[in-house]
Amino acid sequence: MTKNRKGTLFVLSGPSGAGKGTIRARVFEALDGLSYSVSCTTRAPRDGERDGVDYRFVTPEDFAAHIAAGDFLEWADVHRHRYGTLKSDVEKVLNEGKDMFLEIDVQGALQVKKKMPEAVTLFVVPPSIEVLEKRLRGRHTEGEAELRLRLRNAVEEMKQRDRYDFVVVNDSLDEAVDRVCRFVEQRRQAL
Ligand SMILES: Nc1ncnc2c1ncn2[C@@H]1O[C@H](COP(=O)(O)OP(=O)(O)OP(=O)(O)O)[C@@H](O)[C@H]1O
Ligand SMILES: Nc1nc2c(ncn2[C@@H]2O[C@H](COP(=O)(O)O)[C@@H](O)[C@H]2O)c(=O)[nH]1
Repeated sequence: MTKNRKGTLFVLSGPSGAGKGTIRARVFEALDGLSYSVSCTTRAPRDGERDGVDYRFVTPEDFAAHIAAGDFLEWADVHRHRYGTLKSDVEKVLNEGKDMFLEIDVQGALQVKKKMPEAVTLFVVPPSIEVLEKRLRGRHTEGEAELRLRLRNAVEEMKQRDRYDFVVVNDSLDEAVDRVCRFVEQRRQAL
């Protein structure tokens, strides 16, 4: 539905492997009218990932050119790669009165909240670091060194959870999805 007001920006964040992508996909199945911002990244595509759908896969030079041009709403160095959200994508969707989800790391989420205090931030917490490790290993997307780095970073990222508007523990997936859906619906109805 198109509205006269601007859309709401929901920022889903949390450590790698916490379940952001899994929860986001389920929330998009359950709720209507949500758009997703496809980030730019310098990391290589994983098997099955599609350019322009999962990410915009760009060279380090192209990423640097976007930074220089001021194209990013936020960007960060995450686990030795660069990731960023294009300002133009977000502005277009919000100006159409549609609600949008970003799925980004903690540094990026805090940058967005600083620039756009009206953005709604959500933090996905794994039940424990042990469970996070098991899930990351089960995903089979990272080598050992990359996986260790992501787990080390997770410990630091978890310390920022109190800076978010909403925190959800992703133990039972169904329950986590239900809680996020209810929170998003409440925030949409409050406007
Ligand atoms: N509640 C859950 N119970 C069991 N497995 C889960 C649960 N939530 C997610 N997973 C699994 O954990 C793995 C990590 O989830 P996912 O890829 O969604 O994490 P992510 O936070 O998006 O990671 P990244 O930030 O690296 O993109 C996936 O294999 C997913 O299927
Ligand atoms: N600051 C940003 N972080 C982003 C963005 N897009 C994704 N991410 C986060 O990076 C890590 C690693 O992602 P992966 O796909 O390599 O597993 C994860 O936490 C993502 O949420 C972005 O545009 N900006």
